[in-house]
Amino acid sequence: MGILSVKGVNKRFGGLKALNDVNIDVEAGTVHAIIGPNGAGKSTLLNCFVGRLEPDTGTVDFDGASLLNRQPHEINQLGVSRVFQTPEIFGDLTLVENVMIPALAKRDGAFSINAWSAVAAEKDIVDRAMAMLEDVDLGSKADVTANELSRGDKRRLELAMCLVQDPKLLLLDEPTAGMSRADTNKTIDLLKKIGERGITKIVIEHDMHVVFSLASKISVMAQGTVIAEGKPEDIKGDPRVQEAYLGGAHL
Ligand SMILES: Nc1ncnc2c1ncn2[C@@H]1O[C@H](COP(=O)(O)OP(=O)(O)OP(=O)(O)O)[C@@H](O)[C@H]1O
Repeated sequence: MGILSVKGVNKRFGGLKALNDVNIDVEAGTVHAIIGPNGAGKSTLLNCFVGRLEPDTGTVDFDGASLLNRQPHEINQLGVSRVFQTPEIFGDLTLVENVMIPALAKRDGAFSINAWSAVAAEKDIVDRAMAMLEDVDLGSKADVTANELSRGDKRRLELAMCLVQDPKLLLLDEPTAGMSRADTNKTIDLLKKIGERGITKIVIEHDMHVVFSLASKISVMAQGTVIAEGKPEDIKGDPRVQEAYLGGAHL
């Protein structure tokens, strides 16, 4: 069994079956991509991993613990971090302050903004935040406010905010959406680099260049269910995938 095991997950929205008996096993230390056409259920599934949605039936187990019926911050404390499609950063704060917040939240369980002045002087947290910014190539901008960053840099900042929590599982929801090709390639290199730390990653992505550059296993979803699963080379040639995913176009 993998580090993340999804079994028999169903989720309805009124009359719509958004997830229909989804089963996925994610091996520890791998990059597992979930792909599929718009409306396939990918984001709904991811939301079931982070406490934003509860499946109607089924189980989601991570590293020996169920992720169901838990608050998002509890799931975060279990070692699951998520990078959103739209970066959730604090625009008026500097980059180093942005990265300190999740570091403190992880350490203290919660973070009170009133405590900011007291903790701002905590050297170990500042050092850790700086090291993470260096890792994502933003070290030189540590004192810039986050609002001033380009879209690609904002996403890298959010990645640093996840990495500082030392996650065991990183969920990446379209990590390169809206990026230029150059920024996309930079992000691929960065994700490969952090892969060397053994963090398990689940990537939802429409850009096949990103998927095939990073993933060791791919689950293909369509209409709420997994229609194919395998190594990138197997998925590439699978006619069911080509039909469902791109209406017959070649991957
Ligand atoms: N909160 C909701 N209420 C009602 N319907 C929803 C809700 N969230 C998602 N859906 C529907 O569930 C289905 C699956 O949506 P979901 O966003 O999970 O697909 P997706 O594969 O992530 O698509 P995309 O690639 O466009 O992000 C869609 O038909 C969507 O309209």
